[in-house]
Amino acid sequence: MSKNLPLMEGLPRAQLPTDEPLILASGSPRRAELLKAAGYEFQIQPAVDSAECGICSRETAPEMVARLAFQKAVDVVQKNRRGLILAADTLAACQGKILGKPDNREHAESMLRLLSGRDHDVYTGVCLWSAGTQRCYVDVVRSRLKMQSLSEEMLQDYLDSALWDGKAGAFGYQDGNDWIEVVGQDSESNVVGLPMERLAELLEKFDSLADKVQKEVR
Ligand SMILES: Cc1cn([C@H]2C[C@H](O)[C@@H](COP(=O)(O)OP(=O)(O)OP(=O)(O)O)O2)c(=O)[nH]c1=O
Repeated sequence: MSKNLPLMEGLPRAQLPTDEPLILASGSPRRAELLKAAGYEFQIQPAVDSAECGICSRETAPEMVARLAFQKAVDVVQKNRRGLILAADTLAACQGKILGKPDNREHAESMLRLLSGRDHDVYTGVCLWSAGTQRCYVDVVRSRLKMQSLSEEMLQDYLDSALWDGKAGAFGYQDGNDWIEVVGQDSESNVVGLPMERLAELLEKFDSLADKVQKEVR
């Protein structure tokens, strides 16, 4: 992260529900930084890129992040006999359009032009899966955001910075821009890729929440 924003301070940490090691099934540097800042010990095993695939035009943003988080978890569960697998997927949504990571500068520019001056949502799907017990739970958290109208200069400066690269919606909330803010008490860490408050709740309640998976993945 470019700045040590307050969002990295005071993050909650819960006890793990099993004695399995926590495995972050993500290559996102933001997710690793958030987990580390909260004090979790974990390994990193990103899911293969192909786990993040499949398009269904009727899917809503929350449905899509739930599905993609689940698909990423499946990929990593297959490779581990033991481990509490944590996978996530983050997307932005504005005016009925779902925004993932931009392919290039032009794509980033079109996303930022859509978001400029508009309220929008960021959704993160989280999948927790105990490989040892084959129990799993998927949840989705929404954060509402407001983006100021970007002047042409602000837009080009941000595009020049390349900070949009690899970030859903082509912006990094954590980059310290004053033109974007989270509404009310909505989760900031959720915007950056992992809803730390909800993650702590899910870990605490995992035993009662998680269901035995229908088809075991070994
Ligand atoms: C909206 C927003 C997203 N992001 C990031 C979080 C995620 O890394 C990324 C969304 O892409 P994801 O596909 O959710 O995650 P990823 O490709 O980085 O990693 P993996 O698939 O291995 O789990 O956008 C920010 O860093 N800041 C923001 O403000």
